[in-house]
Amino acid sequence: MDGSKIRWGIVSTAKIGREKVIPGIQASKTGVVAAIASRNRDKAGEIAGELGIEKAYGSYEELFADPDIDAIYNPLPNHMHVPVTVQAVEAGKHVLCEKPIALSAEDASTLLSLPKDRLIAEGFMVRAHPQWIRAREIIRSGELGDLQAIQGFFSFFNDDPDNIRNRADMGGGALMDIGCYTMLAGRYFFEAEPQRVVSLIDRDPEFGTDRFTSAMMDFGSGRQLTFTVSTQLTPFQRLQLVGTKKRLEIPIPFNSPQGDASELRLDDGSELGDGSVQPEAIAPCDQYAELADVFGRAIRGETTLTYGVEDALQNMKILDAIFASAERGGWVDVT
Ligand SMILES: NC(=O)C1=CN([C@@H]2O[C@H](COP(=O)(O)OP(=O)(O)OC[C@H]3O[C@@H](n4cnc5c(N)ncnc54)[C@H](OP(=O)(O)O)[C@@H]3O)[C@@H](O)[C@H]2O)C=CC1
Ligand SMILES: O=C1OC[C@@H](O)[C@H](O)[C@H]1O
Repeated sequence: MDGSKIRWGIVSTAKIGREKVIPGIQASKTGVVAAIASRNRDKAGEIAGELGIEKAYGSYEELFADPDIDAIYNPLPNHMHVPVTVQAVEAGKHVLCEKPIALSAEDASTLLSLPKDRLIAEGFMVRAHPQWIRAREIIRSGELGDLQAIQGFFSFFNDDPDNIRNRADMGGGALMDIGCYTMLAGRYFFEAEPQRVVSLIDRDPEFGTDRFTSAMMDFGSGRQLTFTVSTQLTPFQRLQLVGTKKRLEIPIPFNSPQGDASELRLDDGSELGDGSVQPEAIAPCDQYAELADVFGRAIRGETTLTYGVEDALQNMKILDAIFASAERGGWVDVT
């Protein structure tokens, strides 16, 4: 593809699309939102009007049949990620699919057999955020010494039985919804793969979904990641990256407010509390626009996509192992 703008089609009127990703693509350098589809034509038309989108379709299939669309953004409930991504790719589109890309590694492996000339990526916007990129640069510089420990926390309170996060049949639950981010932090910042995991899960008795999940992940060479995620605790998120010399904290690691500045906190621990923390400002940015550009540039052939289907499959293998550990008890190898 030449350097012209990627024409995006949005599958559904999902909240994340309406509130974050569509504005992000519209603010990107490489893309425009050309169409939106919903199961309900009126709803598609209404959102298209509100967000200044040219075309509105009353079914996802009509969107996939539009020859003017280059790329699809898929923010459907988790159980629909793989089947609808397959449909879109078979119609000749590139697909940016929301996280987690599938319900399991087996589900995700279906994507391996699709034509390779269409790009597929999992929508982990955090890896496109300059705060994650800068944090990894600091780790690589050796300033933390040897990075040995990562601690992640991500929680919010949502007990709405109709919300997709509380629907076991749709792939809901804390691990799938937000544990995927805390797990990903280990792969990204250690730049290594976990060898084995152990976990503890508390399920909501009514929904059947995991509402409170903690895990420990062994990244080898003495490197450990521990995390806790919950859909039924006070909203909080934090990442601690602790080395032999310094600690790096990312105060809002996952939902850094769109368009705002962010901050990294470096601490040599010489004073307890926050006395020796040195803040580093990260310029205002929109992580959704950044991700749209990462994907857009790869579609245009200007860069190679770093995180594609193989990467997404590995994420699902790790989530599978975390679920398996809670069920069986004890360590489970990531294979
Ligand atoms: N990257 C990020 O920052 C975030 C990512 N996400 C991810 O995005 C995805 C969507 O989340 P969210 O925006 O909260 O979802 P919503 O519940 O708001 O939207 C899901 C949409 O899917 C469509 N849909 C199709 N079939 C069904 C069905 N059977 N039941 C319900 N909806 C259906 C509906 O659109 P229509 O009726 O128009 O067809 C609906 O609006 C999830 O995978 C989630 O993990 C969510 C929040 C943040
Ligand atoms: O991806 C996400 O990021 C923000 C969370 O609040 C949300 O539940 C999740 O889907």
